[in-house]
Amino acid sequence: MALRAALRTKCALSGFLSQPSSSSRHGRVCASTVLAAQQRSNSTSSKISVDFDQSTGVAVMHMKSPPVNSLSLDFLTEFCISLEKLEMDKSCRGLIITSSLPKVFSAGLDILEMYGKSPESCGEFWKAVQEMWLKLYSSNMVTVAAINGSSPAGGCLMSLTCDYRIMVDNPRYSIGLNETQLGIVAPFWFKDTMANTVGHRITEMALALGMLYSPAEALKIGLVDQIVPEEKLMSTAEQAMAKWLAIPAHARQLTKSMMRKPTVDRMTSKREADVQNFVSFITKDAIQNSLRVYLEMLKKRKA
Ligand SMILES: CCC/C=C/C(=O)SCCNC(=O)CCNC(=O)[C@H](O)C(C)(C)COP(=O)([O-])OP(=O)([O-])OC[C@H]1O[C@@H](n2cnc3c(N)ncnc32)[C@H](O)[C@@H]1OP(=O)([O-])[O-]
Repeated sequence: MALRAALRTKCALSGFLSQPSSSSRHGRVCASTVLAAQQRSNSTSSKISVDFDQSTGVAVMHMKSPPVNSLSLDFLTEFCISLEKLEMDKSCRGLIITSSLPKVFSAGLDILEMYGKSPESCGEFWKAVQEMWLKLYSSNMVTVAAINGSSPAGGCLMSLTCDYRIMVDNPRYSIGLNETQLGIVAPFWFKDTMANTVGHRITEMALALGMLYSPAEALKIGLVDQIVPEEKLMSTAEQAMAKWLAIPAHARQLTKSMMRKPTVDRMTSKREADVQNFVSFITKDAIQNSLRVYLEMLKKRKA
C-alpha cells in the first residue's frame, strides 16, 4: 500500500505523461574502466531490479516476479516507480527491459487482478495498466525489449511500447495479443499500439484470432525487430541501444513524439471512460466465467 501511495504522490507531482523535452540528455560520464565500475548502481525491489551503468547511461531493468512476471497491481506499481526514477535521472538515456525468469518474459496482466475482484479494485488495477503504457510509450529514454521468453497479451504490449524489440529465437516461446482466447477484448490503445507497429490488417487478424506467434513468425510480421540465440540477447540489445543513442537526443525524442503523440493523446483524452469501460466489461458474469474457465485450463495444462 505504501508503494501505491508513493506512486500516486509521484504521479500527482510529475503529471501522468513525461513529455519529450528538447533539453539534452547528453549527461554522459567519461570515465576510466575502474571509475565506470564504481559508477554502476543497483536498485532492487521485490519484483524489479535495475542495474544502471552511468558510463554508458544505460539501465537494465530485470523483471523478477515468479512464476511468470504477471503484471499485478503491485508489480505495475513497482515498475512505474522504477521507470519514473530513471526518467527523472538525466544521466539515464537508455533502458533495456528483460526478465530474470527462465522461459517467460511476462505472462501479461495478472488474471487474478481481474477475476473475482470488486469494481473498485478492477478500476485501480486498470489505472496502473494505463500508467505503465503511458510512461513507456512516451518515454524520453531509448527503450529496448530483450524478450527472453514467452510474452502474451500485456507482456506483448509492454514490449510493443519499446523503441526496439529483440527476441530469443526459441520456437517454444510465443508473443502476441491473445486476449480473445480468454474471452476478453484488448482495448483500443492495445490495438493502436500493435497497429502502429505491424499495420491494420495484421492487427485485425491477430486480435480477432488471439494469435500467438513464434519468434520467427513475429519477425516476419514485424512484431519483433530481430531474433537471436539466447546467449547473444543482451549483447545484441546493447548494440541496438548504442545505435539509437548515437542519434542526437532532441531529434530522436521529437521524432518519437511525432510518431506516438496522436495515439497517446487519444488514450489520455479517453482515460476515465476507458477505466469505466474496462470495469463494466470485466465484472460481467459471462466474462468472469470465461476467465474462470481459462484459469482452470492453465492449471490443468500444468498438471
Ligand atoms: C481487457 C484486458 C486485457 C488483458 C490483457 C492480458 O494481459 S490478459 C493475460 C493473458 N495472459 C495469458 O494468456 C498467459 C497465460 N499464461 C501462459 O500462457 C503461461 O503461463 C506462460 C506461457 C506465460 C508460461 O508457461 P509456464 O509453463 O512457464 O507456466 P504455467 O503456465 O505453468 O504457469 C505458472 C503459474 O502461473 C499462473 N499464471 C500464468 N499466467 C498467468 C497470468 N497471466 N495471470 C495470473 N496467473 C498466471 C498459472 O496459472 C500457474 O499458476 P499455479 O498453477 O502455479 O498456481
